[in-house]
Amino acid sequence: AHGSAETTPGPHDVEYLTTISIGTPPQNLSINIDTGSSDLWVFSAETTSSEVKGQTVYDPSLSSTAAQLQGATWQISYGDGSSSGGDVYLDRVALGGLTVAAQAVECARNVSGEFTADGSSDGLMGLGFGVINMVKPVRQKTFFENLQAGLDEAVFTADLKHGMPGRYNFGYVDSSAYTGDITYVPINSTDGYWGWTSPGYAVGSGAFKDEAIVGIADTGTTLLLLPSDIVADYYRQVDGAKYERNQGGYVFGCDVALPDFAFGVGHTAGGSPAMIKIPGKYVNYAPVGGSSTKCYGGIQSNDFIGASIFGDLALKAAFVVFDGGNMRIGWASK
Ligand SMILES: CN(C)c1ccc(C(=O)NN)cc1
Repeated sequence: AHGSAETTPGPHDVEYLTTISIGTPPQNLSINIDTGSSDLWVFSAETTSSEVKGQTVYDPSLSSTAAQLQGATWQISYGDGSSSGGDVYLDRVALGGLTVAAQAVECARNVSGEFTADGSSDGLMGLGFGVINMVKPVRQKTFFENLQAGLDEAVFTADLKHGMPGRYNFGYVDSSAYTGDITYVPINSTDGYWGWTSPGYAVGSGAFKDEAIVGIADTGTTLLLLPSDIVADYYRQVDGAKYERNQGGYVFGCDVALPDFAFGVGHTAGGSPAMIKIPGKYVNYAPVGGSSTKCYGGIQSNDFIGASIFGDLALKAAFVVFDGGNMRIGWASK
């Protein structure tokens, strides 16, 4: 089996939303597919009403195929400090033409303010590894893990785009969606993420710099978070760019010229790595609050999280293969 679903960017490509349907008859929700976590949770009929502002909720009592997972609860918190928690139902979940008959659907009783404020997202679908699923007492499998054995190929691919809809495919690699070759590197899923190491980077037309970047591929993070020395190196090439603590990162004039940023993938024996190039204009993330002339950079420091995060800014410059069968990740230009 294989499937394909369109995914649509929010403002400034802050997140990408994909429609899934849950239950019988189907209830359609718009969810954030997130390779940096492993829980499928949704706003639900049980969510504290003051914490629901515009989201569509899943109501298991209206689904003839829903069954509560007795005694199961969940509580999750994300890198940005947001959180949610609740109880668990098993129900049929369909995405891109594929169906899992008994998917753990984690129904929120509570969500933090960041989720309440995000009116366009009705929940998250984690496509990380089940080892970090937060359901207790028994962890639950992700949608991809439940599908995997039945897929033609044990892969899913992310083809995110700047300011326009892209696609998540399951079970196959669409050879018309990228240019050149896909370069595959091993992943380390010990911490439950799609962890991999880039051999280095280049700023604009500058030389490649050999500096291992240990990170995760995370569709649920908006930006590209890298070691602070690399980030400083990039913004040294941006006129007037500076680190502003009260903005929480590097900012610059919204009309400034921005160099491309390229990161390496793989290491041909002694040869140079394949490069994924992020166009400079993608690095202009958005005007900072209250300004129309000061803009916030899409490349920022990973200082407090220990690993780098190849978020949407990096992913939308590439066609990415999340290969669960061979425990590897593939990157191609497009
Ligand atoms: C508050 N929201 C919408 C979030 C969505 C996703 C994440 C995340 O770290 N995903 N890997 C954090 C927060």
